[in-house]
Amino acid sequence: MTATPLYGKELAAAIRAETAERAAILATSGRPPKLAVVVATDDESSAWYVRSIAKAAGQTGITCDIVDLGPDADAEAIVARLRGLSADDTVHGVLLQTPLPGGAALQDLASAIAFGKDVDGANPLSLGRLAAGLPAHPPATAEAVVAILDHYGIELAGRRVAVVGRSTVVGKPAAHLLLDRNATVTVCHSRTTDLATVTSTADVVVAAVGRPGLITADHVRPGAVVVDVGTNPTPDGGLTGDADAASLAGRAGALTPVPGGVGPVTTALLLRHTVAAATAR
Ligand SMILES: Nc1nc(=O)c2c([nH]1)NC[C@@H]1CN(c3ccc(C(=O)N[C@@H](CCC(=O)O)C(=O)O)cc3)C=[N+]21
Repeated sequence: MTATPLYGKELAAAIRAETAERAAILATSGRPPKLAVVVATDDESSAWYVRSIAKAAGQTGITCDIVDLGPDADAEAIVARLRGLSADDTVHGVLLQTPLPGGAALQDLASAIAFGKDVDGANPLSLGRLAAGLPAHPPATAEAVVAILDHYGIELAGRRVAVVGRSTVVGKPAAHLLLDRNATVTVCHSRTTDLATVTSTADVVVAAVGRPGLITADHVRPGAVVVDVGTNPTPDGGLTGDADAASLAGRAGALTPVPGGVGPVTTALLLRHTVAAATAR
């Protein structure tokens, strides 16, 4: 078996094109959409995302303000800035990049992002509403997992999905979105005993841990679909996923590549959320 690559570029381009049309309409009516990205880290993975957002925003007619507070910013300063952006009428979306300084968790600070501007679903209110089946912006990365599976016509209802990773930005919200699609969802994490036994029962494995090459042929049943959410920087300045693509090639049925898989879709969905937030205002 040769795993089919599930590319995200085509889907991302379609989302950006639709988003650009809506952004142009907003701009004509004097409300050009604006996204503020708050950065308080020198993490390479975050830098990839910020570059990706800035580039895609430029292609889509969305203004993107990068608010870099530096890796030594304290929690009070970050919260104050989030409140300021939440109160700024010219800003429609606010994203706080992880990781955060001093080991702060995203959910500790993200309550300071106004719910209506929470385009990456970081405010605990957004995650709670998502879990309760109420309208909220899901984290773009979690939504991208489902969007890329839909794009390739991969059925979710009634199928077994193993989500590896339980972060607030990806694992938990992805589990809720997959449940909403009637998948049978198992969430695995660092304390899961015998990970491979659990993931081998799944039709779809979502890898969202942040450990390069963690998921190998030993972790999946023949023909399984692997969605690789990992964005791990490599020493040569590139990006690699949580899946061992070479190992999986002869066993998985399909695999999202890194780069070129979930990443571009994530960025496009974040911009779609920003335009939706600007429209709703
Ligand atoms: N609050 C928060 N939410 C996040 O979603 C979040 C975060 N913090 N911190 C950092 C990580 C990292 N991350 C990436 C998303 C897309 C690409 C991406 O678009 N990658 C392209 C490569 C870059 C390009 O080609 O332009 C690709 O995979 O093809 C990379 C990294 C989101 N993260």
